[in-house]
Amino acid sequence: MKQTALFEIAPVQHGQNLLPKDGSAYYYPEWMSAVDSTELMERLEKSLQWEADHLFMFGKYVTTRRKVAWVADPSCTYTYSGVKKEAQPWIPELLALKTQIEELAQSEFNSCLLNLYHDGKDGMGWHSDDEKELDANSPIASISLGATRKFSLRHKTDKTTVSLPLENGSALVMHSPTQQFWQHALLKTTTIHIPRINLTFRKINPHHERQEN
Ligand SMILES: O=C(O)CCC(=O)C(=O)O
Ligand SMILES: [Fe+2]
Repeated sequence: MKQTALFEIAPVQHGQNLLPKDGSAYYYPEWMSAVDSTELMERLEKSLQWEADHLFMFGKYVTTRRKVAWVADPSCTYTYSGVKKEAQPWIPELLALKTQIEELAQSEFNSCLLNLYHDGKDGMGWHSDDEKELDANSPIASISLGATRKFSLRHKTDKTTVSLPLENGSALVMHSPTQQFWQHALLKTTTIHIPRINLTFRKINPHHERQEN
């Protein structure tokens, strides 16, 4: 482990593309060591402010059991399912991770959305990460900590579905134009009783003019 690095990252990155067409998603199991993943998860749970997400669904606001934290450069604003999010400042652990995931994804990020799933009863329905504030050419890099959960990608038109378990310490990099053609979901399950934190590093266009309606 380099002295400057907070977390030990696997030196050789053997990514495997999961998608047959219209984008690419590379999975890197054991991207972080299990010890580092566990320690990072504990630190993130303690250091960040977690709140319920409020989604606008079927004409009304729904409060999620899943908790979210959004961390970003001060120039970023982000609207997620119709709700404007206030960013928290970067903490050293996340900045260190950002540098490392930027190297893996070969791209720069200015924000990170974190989701805390308490157990299998928390999940995330089908969606694409295609909010208008996001740079559509930028990859989205996802890191998973804690419980292994099933993640699925489904093609928007022919409904081809690819599923895989996202393991503790793994990274998944979805490259453009994946969000345009595929949706993804973290389906609920009754068999998992331990928590998971997922981090998605994203690039927001800082000077995006939001259209109010
Ligand atoms: O928890 C996951 O693996 C997926 C999270 C996700 O899709 C999102 O934050 O947009
Ligand atoms: Fe997503």
